[in-house]
Amino acid sequence: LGQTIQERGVVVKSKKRMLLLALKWYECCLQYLRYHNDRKLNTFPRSGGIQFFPNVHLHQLQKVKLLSIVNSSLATQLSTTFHAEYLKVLNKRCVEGAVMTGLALNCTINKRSLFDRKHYFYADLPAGYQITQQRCPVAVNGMLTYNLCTGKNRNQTTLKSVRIKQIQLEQDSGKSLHDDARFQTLIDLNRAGVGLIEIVMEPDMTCGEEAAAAVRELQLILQQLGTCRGNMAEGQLRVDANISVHQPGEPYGVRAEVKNINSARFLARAIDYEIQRQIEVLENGEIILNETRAFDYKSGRTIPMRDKEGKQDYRFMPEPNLPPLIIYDNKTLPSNVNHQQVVNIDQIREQMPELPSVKRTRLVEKYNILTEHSITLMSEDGLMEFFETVAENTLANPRKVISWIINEFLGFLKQNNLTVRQSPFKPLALSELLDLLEKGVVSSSAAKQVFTEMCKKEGKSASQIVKEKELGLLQDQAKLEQICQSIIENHPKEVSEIHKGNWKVLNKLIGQVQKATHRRAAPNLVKAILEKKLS
Ligand SMILES: Nc1ncnc2c1ncn2[C@@H]1O[C@H](COP(=O)(O)OP(=O)(O)OP(=O)(O)O)[C@@H](O)[C@H]1O
Repeated sequence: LGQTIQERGVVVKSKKRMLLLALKWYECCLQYLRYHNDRKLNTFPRSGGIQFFPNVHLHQLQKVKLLSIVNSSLATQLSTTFHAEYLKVLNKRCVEGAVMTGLALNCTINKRSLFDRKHYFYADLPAGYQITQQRCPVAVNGMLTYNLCTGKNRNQTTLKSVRIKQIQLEQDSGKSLHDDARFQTLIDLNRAGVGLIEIVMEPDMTCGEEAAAAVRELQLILQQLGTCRGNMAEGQLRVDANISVHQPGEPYGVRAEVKNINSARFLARAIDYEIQRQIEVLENGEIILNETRAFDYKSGRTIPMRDKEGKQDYRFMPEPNLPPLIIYDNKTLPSNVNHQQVVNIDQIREQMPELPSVKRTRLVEKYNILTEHSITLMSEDGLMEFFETVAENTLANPRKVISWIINEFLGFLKQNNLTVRQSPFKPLALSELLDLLEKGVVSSSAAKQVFTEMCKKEGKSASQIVKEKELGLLQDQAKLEQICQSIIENHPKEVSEIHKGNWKVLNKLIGQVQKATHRRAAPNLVKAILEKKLS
């Protein structure tokens, strides 16, 4: 059986782990046999491209003698681990994480919640069942508020909200890795059995962009709380989107569910595609199936996975190894319990970090910046701290700092595919550069050249670069008079236009002076000299 597991591509880290997995698979097969015995099936099915033990028939599986592959001391170790794995013990950290998430999402925390077993057979679920909270979840009736950027340049923000129906604690399953080239599926069981929080929202959103904005906000909140690292590409945060369409004033239509979307951008695309698809189906006089679909990011389409019409029987039952979960607050905490072993809602509330929305309001008030800029600052890990360090250490106005961060710094990171934390460009270096600009030591275009030089990882300061590359502001009156004079002599057409009263052309001459001085000339001085000479 161990060999079968390896052949099936399960990721195995050690012999002991492999044997443990063998036990899990064995358990899983037995579950399957029990479940399908009455259906008189004698081979394992093919489903969704996954082959469950192809060519292995039931009678062969029943012959597997587990102990023959285990020596006696390993068998003892294994049975201990096996019991630890199978006799579930609730992880206090998971409960604290769920309560903290519930509080951050304005939920009511249920002081008593229950665990259930949900049974289904699938390759990434070795136990054959998942522990979840079907009947009475840990938190209910919350609200997530998020900003939706609208307008042509996405520079207007609208505050929106979506109701949270419930937050439940579950066990994660394994991860299926589909290898299309070899027509096989690999299963990584490393995360199977690990605690997971499922957040169920009410159907309050009307387009892909809203859902993406809500998920981005949720991601920030979870990261801030430390309840999830939130990396969607790595599957740490996954989204199932339920989509339906209906005529105004009519009840909601039949929903299709797009499973396991792993980026906010794909979420928006999947939902908008699905809305369009469902409208077309209905306009053609057909009906929407209650089905599970997958998003194919290459084609930008959703494709059917399986239909949910015949509602699957999950054979829910109360989880026998986990008694009801009792959570306390300061008022209900009995004096005779060990405080280390219980979860206290009030204690968790006190430990909550500043939430993203509070942080944004603080940024807007403290630095007098625009709301949409505060959203940008919070959208990248470490960017807000970067901004605050620059702003606290420069003479430049915070709005100018923001403009440099958005236009220059983020542009540099994007070009080099770097995150804020990986950036070789440190905040104090930008503060120094902005000071030089503020004090009039460099022009704004020269400052951009200095910035480009500083990004080349040479570790040189702004003033060193200004000195070495002679990028300082040219303020020498005599020298500038000379340059302006030669520009006037070389542009007779423009000069005659100005003499006719078209002073707009002056900008062209100013541009020529800047070109001749490699954009170092003090702009006010150049303008004054030219105006004097031409009037
Ligand atoms: N008519 C509808 N149109 C769009 N969304 C809907 C509609 N009805 C329910 N929903 C949404 O569908 C989701 C149902 O999620 P839930 O996990 O409770 O059920 P499920 O998808 O059947 O369960 P699972 O996929 O975990 O087996 C909720 O987010 C709810 O807001």
